[in-house]
Amino acid sequence: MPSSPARIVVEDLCKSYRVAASPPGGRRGLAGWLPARRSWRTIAALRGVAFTIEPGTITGLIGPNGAGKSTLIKILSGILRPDSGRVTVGGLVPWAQRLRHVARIGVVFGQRSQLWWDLPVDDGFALLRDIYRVPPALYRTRRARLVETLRLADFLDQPVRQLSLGQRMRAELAAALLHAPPLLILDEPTIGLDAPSKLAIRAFIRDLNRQDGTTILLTTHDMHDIEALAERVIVIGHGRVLADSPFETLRATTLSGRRLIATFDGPAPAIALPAGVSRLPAADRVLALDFDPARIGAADLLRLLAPPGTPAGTAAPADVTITRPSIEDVISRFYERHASTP
Ligand SMILES: Nc1ncnc2c1ncn2[C@@H]1O[C@H](COP(=O)(O)OP(=O)(O)OP(=O)(O)O)[C@@H](O)[C@H]1O
Repeated sequence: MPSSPARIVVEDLCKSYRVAASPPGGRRGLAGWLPARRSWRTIAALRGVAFTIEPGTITGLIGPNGAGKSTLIKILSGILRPDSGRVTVGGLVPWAQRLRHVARIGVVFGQRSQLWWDLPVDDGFALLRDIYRVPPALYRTRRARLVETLRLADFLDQPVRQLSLGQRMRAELAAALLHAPPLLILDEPTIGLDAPSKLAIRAFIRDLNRQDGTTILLTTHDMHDIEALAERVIVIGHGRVLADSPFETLRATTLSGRRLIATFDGPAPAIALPAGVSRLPAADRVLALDFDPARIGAADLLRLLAPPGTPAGTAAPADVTITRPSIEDVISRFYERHASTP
């Protein structure tokens, strides 16, 4: 049975780089006259990575700097060949069946342009139409829709080098989607963008997934991208898959606590702390508590602060907020926990 064009299967994937190592004491031997024998060392960028991505999903690929994400993206895009392991995208092996593969994927690298720097945006689109052999009718409707949804009309005739970063990213997304690929791979698509531009790009990606069923694989260091888009996160660290689950599962196993901040009109009361609750330093009128919701519910904790019958305006808190750790806190804690994983 033919595989769906956007189904990604990765098994036991390994990739190392061989890099020159400087000899101790500098680059030259024998009193500095003869070149020293070059020595090499190996960097294991991917060490047995495995996962499957189903069509129509949005998956976030995250991990600290140097974890191996770009290496993985390059292999999935067909740019790089692994040392061992198996990868198929829609049944094709990206690096071995590259021409057929690239016709079915769109790739956007936030730090690199696939458009021609000196050409007007629309001329770049026309070149991509010819490269991908997009049928004229499909190109016309596709281009018109992308120009509208990504708001490109005002700068279609401007050379790419004159565009602002936000305009360029919108043009890059359109360029990657002109041939209507079922899979879109995004490498840091919101890097360097201002807040409204980030929101617009996220909304576009979400609509593309919902309306066209486009499968999306996204790497990012911006955890708001993950929060807004990814139903599943794959965390890479030291070239391995450290976690592969919905973000909420990662939260529950990493940093499940809640924080309660109660502000009083007078000095905060001294309460006996039940199990699962710890008090944080705070101003006189503020009671700041970290609590484990698996051990004590928020409602029970609130009852402790203002037992039934407490007259308003006396010991009852004037204001209460309960927050969860931010997604950045959760991910930072997860990275810390795995920082020394070999
Ligand atoms: N062309 C290369 N030659 C040698 N080593 C490389 C090369 N590309 C990547 N590496 C090394 O492989 C490891 C993984 O790098 P990679 O760029 O895949 O990580 P990353 O997760 O994308 O990092 P970042 O978030 O910083 O972009 C790193 O140790 C990096 O130094």
